[in-house]
Amino acid sequence: MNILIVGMGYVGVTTGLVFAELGWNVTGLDTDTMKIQELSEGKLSFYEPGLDLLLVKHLASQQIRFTTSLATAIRDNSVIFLCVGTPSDKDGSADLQAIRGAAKSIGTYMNDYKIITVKSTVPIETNRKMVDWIKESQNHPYPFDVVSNPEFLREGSALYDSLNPDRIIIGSDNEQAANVIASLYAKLTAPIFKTTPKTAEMIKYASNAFLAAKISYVNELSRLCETLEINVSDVTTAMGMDHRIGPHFLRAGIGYGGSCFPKDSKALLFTAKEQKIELRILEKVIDINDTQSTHFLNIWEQKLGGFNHKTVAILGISFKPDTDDLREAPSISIIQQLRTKQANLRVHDPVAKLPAALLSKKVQQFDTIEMTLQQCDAIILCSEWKDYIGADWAKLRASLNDFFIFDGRNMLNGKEMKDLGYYYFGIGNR
Ligand SMILES: NC(=O)C1=CN([C@@H]2O[C@H](COP(=O)(O)OP(=O)(O)OC[C@H]3O[C@@H](n4cnc5c(N)ncnc54)[C@H](O)[C@@H]3O)[C@@H](O)[C@H]2O)C=CC1
Ligand SMILES: O=C(O)[C@H]1O[C@H](OP(=O)(O)OP(=O)(O)OC[C@H]2O[C@@H](n3ccc(=O)[nH]c3=O)[C@H](O)[C@@H]2O)[C@H](O)[C@@H](O)[C@@H]1O
Repeated sequence: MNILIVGMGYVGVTTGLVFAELGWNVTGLDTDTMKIQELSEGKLSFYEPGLDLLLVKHLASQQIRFTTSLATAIRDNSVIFLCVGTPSDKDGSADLQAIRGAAKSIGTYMNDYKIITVKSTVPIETNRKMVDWIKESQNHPYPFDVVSNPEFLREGSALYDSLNPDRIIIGSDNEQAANVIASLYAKLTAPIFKTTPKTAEMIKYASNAFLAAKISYVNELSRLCETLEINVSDVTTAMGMDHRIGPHFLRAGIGYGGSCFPKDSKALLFTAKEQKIELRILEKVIDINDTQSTHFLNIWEQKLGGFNHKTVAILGISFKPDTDDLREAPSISIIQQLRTKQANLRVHDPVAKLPAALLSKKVQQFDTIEMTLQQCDAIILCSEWKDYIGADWAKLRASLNDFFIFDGRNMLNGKEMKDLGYYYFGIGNR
């Protein structure tokens, strides 16, 4: 089967390469000519472990190719996956410009029956609206089906997640179209859950919002633990031993970031408001996340005796380890808050780069941890890269001016750090 993937971001490239690995003939399309040129040369425009090798492998096997040529790509492929971005609009709703644009192009250029599969995260009823958008741009009423197939991969482990999904959701009103999409995944062992398009859309939002809720729940609890001098990690570790609760997504920290939890929770809330239904838990989930880094920054400010004119190292700026993605990263909000407090910032990340607009004489990024820590009064850890967990903290101490470590991800062993002579403070009395 010939598969076209529209949108060569984190999801599109991963999906394309996984389908190539499963033996399908894949074309990747994007409107960004630079991205397409780089992909054709075997270069990724973002960091994601394992994808670089798979890209080189499947360029060589000719199982995948890349293009900007819409008309030809649409005509040559019978199954089209949409993996374009659906970012937050100003009012919190999902911006569907890219989805609409792609629908219009498909309608314009299609020449026979197509299955259009929406992998992007889209609000409830978008799959139904897609049908209208495609029909509106058709010159001839070629038949087609729209199928919802939301994606659940995580950045940093995108390849593993796509090859080992917990479940595959297929939302379609046409059983035959659903079966075609299911057949593409036949080599994977995951259960396939077939449902209607709008239920599939809801499953995606409900899953992300639930995971965000787990995090905000433990983050709010971490504030109480901090005050009561109870170690939140001990609490959540023991909570997680209960099978009904489970150990995942219970790590307290400076808040969830990324391109999805923040935007998807807001988009679901927007949908609820449109329906005049209150989602009070979700409102609080967002509110707790928006205030979590400030809550702990204020506590750390007191421990340090103020950030004013202090030199602070920020370690790990990506929203989580093993990605270069800075979208909604808590580190960015922390950097902005510390700048208004007149701190000088020295920043490090193993792969992510601060945007030029954030760099200045007072905010500088360095290539090594050693250089970053020179003459710093405090260190704030924002994402739990292995480089920091495994660092030689005994040696690094020599570079510092003062020895405060504020661990925003509870990634280091507090007792060991104290034994090394650091003043160690985590989240929730760690
Ligand atoms: N990043 C993630 O971990 C996950 C993302 N998702 C969802 O998947 C969708 C895509 O997310 P990402 O891959 O992170 O986005 P991204 O922003 O990394 O990539 C989107 C790509 O689409 C391209 N594009 C935009 N309009 C286009 C058009 N009309 N034709 C062709 N290409 C076009 C852009 O140039 C860009 O390369 C979003 O809806 C997101 O919510 C779902 C699960 C995981
Ligand atoms: O829709 C999406 O885009 C994706 O969003 C998340 O994946 P992702 O954002 O890549 O990464 P996660 O591992 O979920 O982490 C998100 C944020 O939550 C934070 N987090 C995670 C777990 C935890 O226990 N505590 C915590 O603070 C992370 O540090 C990170 O900032 C979901 O886990 C994926 O299933 C989903 O497909």
